[in-house]
Amino acid sequence: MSEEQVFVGSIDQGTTSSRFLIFDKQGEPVAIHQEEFSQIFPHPGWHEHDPEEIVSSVNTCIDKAVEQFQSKGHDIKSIKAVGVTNQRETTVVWDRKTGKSLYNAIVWTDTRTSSVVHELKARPGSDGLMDVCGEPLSTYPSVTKLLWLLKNKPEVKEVYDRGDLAFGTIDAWLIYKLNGGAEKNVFVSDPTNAARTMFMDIRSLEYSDKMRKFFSYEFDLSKVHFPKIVKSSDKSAFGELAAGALKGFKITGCLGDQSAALVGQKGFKAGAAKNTYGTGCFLLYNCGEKPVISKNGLLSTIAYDFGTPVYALEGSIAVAGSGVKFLMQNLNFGVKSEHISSLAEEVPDAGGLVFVTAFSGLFAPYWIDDAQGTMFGITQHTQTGHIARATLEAVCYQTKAILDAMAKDSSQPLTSLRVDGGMSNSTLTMQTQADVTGIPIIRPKMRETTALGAAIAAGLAVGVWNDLSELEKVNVEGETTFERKISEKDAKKMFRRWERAVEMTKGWVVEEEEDEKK
Ligand SMILES: Nc1ncnc2c1ncn2[C@@H]1O[C@H](COP(=O)(O)OP(=O)(O)O)[C@@H](O)[C@H]1O
Ligand SMILES: O=P(O)(O)OC[C@H](O)CO
Repeated sequence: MSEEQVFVGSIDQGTTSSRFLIFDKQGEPVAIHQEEFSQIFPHPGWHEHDPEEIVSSVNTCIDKAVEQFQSKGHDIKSIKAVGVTNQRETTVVWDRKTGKSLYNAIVWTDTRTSSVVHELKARPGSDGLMDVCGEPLSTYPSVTKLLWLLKNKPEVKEVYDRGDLAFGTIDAWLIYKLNGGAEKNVFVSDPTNAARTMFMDIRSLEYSDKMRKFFSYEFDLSKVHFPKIVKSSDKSAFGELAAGALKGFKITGCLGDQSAALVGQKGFKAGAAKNTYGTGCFLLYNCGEKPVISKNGLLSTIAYDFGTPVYALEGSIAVAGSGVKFLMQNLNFGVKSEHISSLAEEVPDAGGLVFVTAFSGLFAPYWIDDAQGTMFGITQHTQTGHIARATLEAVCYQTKAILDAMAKDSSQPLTSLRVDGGMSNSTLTMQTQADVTGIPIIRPKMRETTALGAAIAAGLAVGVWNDLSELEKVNVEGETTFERKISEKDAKKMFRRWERAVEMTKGWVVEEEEDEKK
């Protein structure tokens, strides 16, 4: 008799869209539905999402994908579990009495808190934070977003005053709402997400008193309710879906999206790495069971916790696909992402143009929060193709800078890099990545690796796979490898030009602010 076919569902809540996928045991998606949702940019540097719209987009994805699944003749009873993966750092606050959000979610890319960051950096003790939580102080983690909400939104302050303020990243918010909200009050987060708030001690995987105290200079943060930190794969901690086509189905896995992609690429051995080109771009390097605190501008984070925590070094780039979207939506360069890649292919190179896409300052390994997007080398020769090409190249140069930093921190240069995410569809970008770094770039055929990672976390909890060794045959077919096609000398020249441009972006925002004071 043939083995019963089993499936795992996966919610992938990204920065620009939500998806629900249903995977078979070999890691093949058999049903998928994706919904884009509103990107709200109320002021320069501000970026928000409507938390209720995020939840409804996820619910629609689940219902539509299940419809597809059933129309292919499958029975929903063969879905054994559901996993969740999500954009990290994006911050939601809600009233735990009503279960209603109190303000839009402040997205990870948002830079409204840059002045708070400057103040915090000047406070005694700020230099010891990274050793506890693994991250440098910047606008990127959730903490300053929470402080901003408490200070600037009276409706948030009022709920805080009465002791009912709940704070969470998107995983915590989604799981809470999918479980039915205030009534069930399933309020949890996993270490890969909690690590991104700056409140978690990356060694104990618990909230750190030292961190909470440091940030409690104006508001007593012990009065705010934080989600309980639980393992990334767990049979009961994440509750179950309260409504919709999968009502009563258990959520048994949860991973921040970049950790999920590492799991989906099966980066389980120390030394394995992946780079995900989505809205931003994030390189994670598995460092094994001990954290490595970077001395070269990288983050120390949690790769996954399936019983024993595994750590990663991370290089975070704020702008990747969002640069492509910027060209389409703000500059009318095309209506589809692939048009940008085709436009870039019309020219043989960027024609001397360098675009430092510092829309959120520059993240790893530079951490320049007073930079803004800047183009260098514009001449009468510059065409739209050059701008498109320079936009794609920017993420490749930043990846090269991250790889250099990683080699210093781990004293082991990477010999190849696995890639995924929407922008990895651009063959030109992947070839440029190989050209700039000089290492083979390996792109799998099935690139929904983030969603697959969450499915793996969920499936491991309920015995769809019993251990990591059973995943060997999952998603192995049809890889493409990109090798360097230009000379090392040319690659070095291109990268030096980029580094010169980065140097020149420093201080732009501060100079503007000082100018206003005059
Ligand atoms: N062929 C392509 N060339 C360049 N960029 C692309 C291509 N296809 C998708 N993208 C970009 O990838 C991003 C979406 O990737 P995705 O992994 O879905 O991101 P997220 O999870 O952050 O929402 C978008 O910004 C889109 O513009
Ligand atoms: O939406 P992505 O895929 O760019 O990922 C967002 C990250 O989790 C932010 O840290």
